[in-house]
Amino acid sequence: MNAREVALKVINSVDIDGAYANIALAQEISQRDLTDRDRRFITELVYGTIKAGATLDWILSHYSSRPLDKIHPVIRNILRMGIYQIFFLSRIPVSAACNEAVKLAKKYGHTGTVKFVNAVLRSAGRNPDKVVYPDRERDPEKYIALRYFHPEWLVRRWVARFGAAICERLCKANNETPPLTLRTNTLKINRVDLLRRLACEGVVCEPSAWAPEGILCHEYPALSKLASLRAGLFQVQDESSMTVAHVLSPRPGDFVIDACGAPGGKSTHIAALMENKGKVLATDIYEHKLALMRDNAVRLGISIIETQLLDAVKLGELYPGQADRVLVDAPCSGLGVLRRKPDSRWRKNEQMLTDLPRLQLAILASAAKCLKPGGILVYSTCTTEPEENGEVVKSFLAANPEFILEPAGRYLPVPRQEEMVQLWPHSDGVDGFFIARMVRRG
Ligand SMILES: C[S@@+](CC[C@H](N)C(=O)[O-])C[C@H]1O[C@@H](n2cnc3c(N)ncnc32)[C@H](O)[C@@H]1O
Repeated sequence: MNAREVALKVINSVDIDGAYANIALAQEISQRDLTDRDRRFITELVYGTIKAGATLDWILSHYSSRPLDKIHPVIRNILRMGIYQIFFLSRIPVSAACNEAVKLAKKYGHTGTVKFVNAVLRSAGRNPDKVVYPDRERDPEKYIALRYFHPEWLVRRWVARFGAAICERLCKANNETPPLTLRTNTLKINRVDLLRRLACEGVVCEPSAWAPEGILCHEYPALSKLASLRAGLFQVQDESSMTVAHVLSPRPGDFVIDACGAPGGKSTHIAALMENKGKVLATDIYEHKLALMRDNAVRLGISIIETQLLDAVKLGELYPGQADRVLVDAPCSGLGVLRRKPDSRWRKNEQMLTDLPRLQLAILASAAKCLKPGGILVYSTCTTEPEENGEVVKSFLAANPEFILEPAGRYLPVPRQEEMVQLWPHSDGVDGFFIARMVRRG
């Protein structure tokens, strides 16, 4: 199977079977002995074609004589992949994109579909200017949605909130590939030594400006090939996610509850900040995710994390008044991390912003009961939407006057003025994240 066929297989499993793109891609890649070049090309094709899905269909509709929903899904995906190469991968010659799509159509279609694929893609290659987008001034939402590969409902929200220019910057940032970021496992090594070690393993990397343990990797071999990963010298984690444990500021010997803990990026960070002394109780509703956290803790040399399969809404009844610190890294719409997973933007809907705040508030209210007087409560999400962030915190504070909001920005490794911190891909260059810190009156 050549690279394009592998990519098509992954795209089909996402589009037709509802698989998650990152998981389906990792499975296909791990089964094959691929060169780094092929691995990168497959990733680019899969992520690009999925991310640009609605725009590719818009473009296709200018060239296809048949309505897209009447085309067999596999053939439609061959066309989408071809259009993606012709319009968005300028280094690929149009002839190569067409010829390779035709070869795939021969394998997965019949004579009629081969002719159809050939005609559509050659016409698109010959006459790319035929595509007309909505007018930017008259219909900015539709224009941004199509130009920047975002669902229209989300663009409507952001345009209403920030105006078209900022919305455009945000959508653009969501399409950029973020660098791989690592958190130094300070229980085993310091950042300077890890940077040296990674360089010896062929990683082009630099320190992060956001977190003292953070490392940005710009070029790197397959992670599984790195001895430093197996030795537990680092954890993969985004920079903004790394700031959360600093805002929680746990101390060695503390009892910390991480209410929505799996797969453990923050729990393991908290344990490292505690120098592996004290106890971190990490709860989650998925056992398989907790198992991942336990494996990770072993790899990182952490012994103070205890996991418990639990609906965090019940935490308050089980551990009332016992914890020094509580983190609620709540389940959320994930609208701050769209740049991480190409298919995620197409899996979201506006209803989530009505449903999730109820669960978020219920978890926050229950987990907060676990705190000792004087204890610290941190609420975080990887979303950008006020309903899931500031409004949840405000509702919680209104119903729980024994909690006081503290300026979370002051506790960031690089302090900021904000009371409640909102990080953004377009202005901060990191995943979108929200962090609020509260203290229970002593
Ligand atoms: C944002 S993720 C947490 C990420 C984690 N803190 C980390 O840093 O790796 C939210 C987690 O909440 C879990 N979750 C969802 N509903 C829950 C509930 N009612 N009780 C406990 N955990 C829940 C999900 O399974 C998911 O693992």
